[in-house]
Amino acid sequence: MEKLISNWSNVQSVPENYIFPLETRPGEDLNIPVNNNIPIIDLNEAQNGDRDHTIQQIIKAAQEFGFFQVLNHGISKNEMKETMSIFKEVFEMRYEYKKNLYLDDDLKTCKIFTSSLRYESEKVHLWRDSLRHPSHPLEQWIHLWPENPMRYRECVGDFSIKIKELGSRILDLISKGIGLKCGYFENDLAGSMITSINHYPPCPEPSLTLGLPKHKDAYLITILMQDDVSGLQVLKDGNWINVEPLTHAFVINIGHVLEIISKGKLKSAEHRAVTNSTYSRTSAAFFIAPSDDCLIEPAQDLPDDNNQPALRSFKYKEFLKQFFDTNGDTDLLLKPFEVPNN
Ligand SMILES: O=C(O)CCC(=O)C(=O)O
Ligand SMILES: [Fe+2]
Repeated sequence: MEKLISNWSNVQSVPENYIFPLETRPGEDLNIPVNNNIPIIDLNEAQNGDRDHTIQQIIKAAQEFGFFQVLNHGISKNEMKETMSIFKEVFEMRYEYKKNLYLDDDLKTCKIFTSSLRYESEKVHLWRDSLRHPSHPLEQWIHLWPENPMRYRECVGDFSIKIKELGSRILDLISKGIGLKCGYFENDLAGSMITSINHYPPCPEPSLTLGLPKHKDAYLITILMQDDVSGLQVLKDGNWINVEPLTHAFVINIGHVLEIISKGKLKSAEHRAVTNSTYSRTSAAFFIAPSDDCLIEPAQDLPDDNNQPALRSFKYKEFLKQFFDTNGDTDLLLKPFEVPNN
């Protein structure tokens, strides 16, 4: 419990084991110009206007950035505000409430932890605390969620249903856009959702450490709700660009599994979270993912791309294990699934 950064008081400097090597730390240049911001897409148009135009915008954004923000997505400002405030409360809770969720047990499906799930073996710790739990199918998991804050289950439960629906709508637009049949991502392929709430307390030396290091998400798509503090950065053509918080928007990004299924047509971009010395920041990531036993393969209906390795089909849980074993290393990750070309 004392490892949770949100429990520390009066932190004057970053401890040695939180300092990233020079080549991966953010450095002094934290305020990157935002003139190359990620696309913002109005989903109202898909509902009431030109659906094909929205599809084109999404595919272009997913190819160029791997990231976009959506507005008019059907989830109200109030619901977003209330859910975000409950997420923030989790990390402000009294010791005895947090303690129930803090267990040194990898198998616990709902847990508060600090840094990554590999705290003991990681070289450098991350400046973040996290609460993580599955959230779809809801009835399978909700009884394991936190009982405090009091409204957590009710509010986050309702919100999760809406987020999952939004995810299905976006996946539908994507499947149409890349030439897959309608409903391609229904059922097992989008059979689970993990909620991961990140809390980054103020950091006395933000240039030395990271909330989350450079990574791709190991899922289909991520729907991310940010508070009003910036910190998310996306790697684009070798430069980090800020994803500025936009009121009432969700950030959507393409996960590694969707990159594989789309035969590289859609790009899963690397991203990271930086910290700052003034404000704490909270973000909630909803990862839409296949069920554990679901078979993943590059979509047979799509034309081959010669720059992509040919892959055999594999179970999603094999992919996840490989993802964690290789630390998401892009070069090593797909090796066991490659089909030798002869
Ligand atoms: O905090 C953020 O904005 C990024 C979160 C993220 O990338 C993740 O949880 O995978
Ligand atoms: Fe991520």
